[in-house]
Amino acid sequence: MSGTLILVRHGQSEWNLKNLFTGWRDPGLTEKGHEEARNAGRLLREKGFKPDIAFTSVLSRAQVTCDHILKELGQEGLETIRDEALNERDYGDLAGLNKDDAREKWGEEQVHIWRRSYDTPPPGGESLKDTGARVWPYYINEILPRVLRGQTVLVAAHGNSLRSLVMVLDNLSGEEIVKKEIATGVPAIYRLNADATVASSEILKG
Ligand SMILES: O=C(O)[C@@H](CO)OP(=O)(O)O
Repeated sequence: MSGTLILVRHGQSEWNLKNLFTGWRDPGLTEKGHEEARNAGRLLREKGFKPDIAFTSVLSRAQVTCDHILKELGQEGLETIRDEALNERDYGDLAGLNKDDAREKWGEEQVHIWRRSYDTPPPGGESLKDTGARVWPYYINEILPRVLRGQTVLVAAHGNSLRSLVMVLDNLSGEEIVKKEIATGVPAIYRLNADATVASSEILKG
């Protein structure tokens, strides 16, 4: 067995609360979101995790989540790499629109396809497949080598950038990924084998 990958979606954002498509827009966390992020850090601390490095996106909700986690772990100032490759899926023309208004305008089914399908992009935005086409190479080149060297690597990112990663790690089909939801502030722990396959995975709840 090699190292450990810790994946965490940011805590609830202002736009999650307002039910707005967010994508690459940059709202902050709500008070609940800050608390979810701190709680993720506490759960990791209770289980004795001690990351060697952290990765996050260039969006503040993921960065602040990462900061809260590191603070709870007593690891403020840990080397943290921020990269656009880990950003949320670009929601294109939907960004800033209310999700219920979108369902009224385009229908429940169409909006669900845009939000959860593998390869249908929202207008002017990225499909999950497009998102994976930047997340996966970044994972392979920057994150995985560290895990294979035995490090514990924290990744604080977004619902869909993490869905695209988990799709490959969990070997999910294009149909299975439609049902996959990633909760805010809930760490997922992946222990990898030396050949980069998943030895075990667990969700930390509490
Ligand atoms: O708005 C977004 O960017 C994402 C994540 O909050 O929403 P969805 O659940 O539609 O993927």
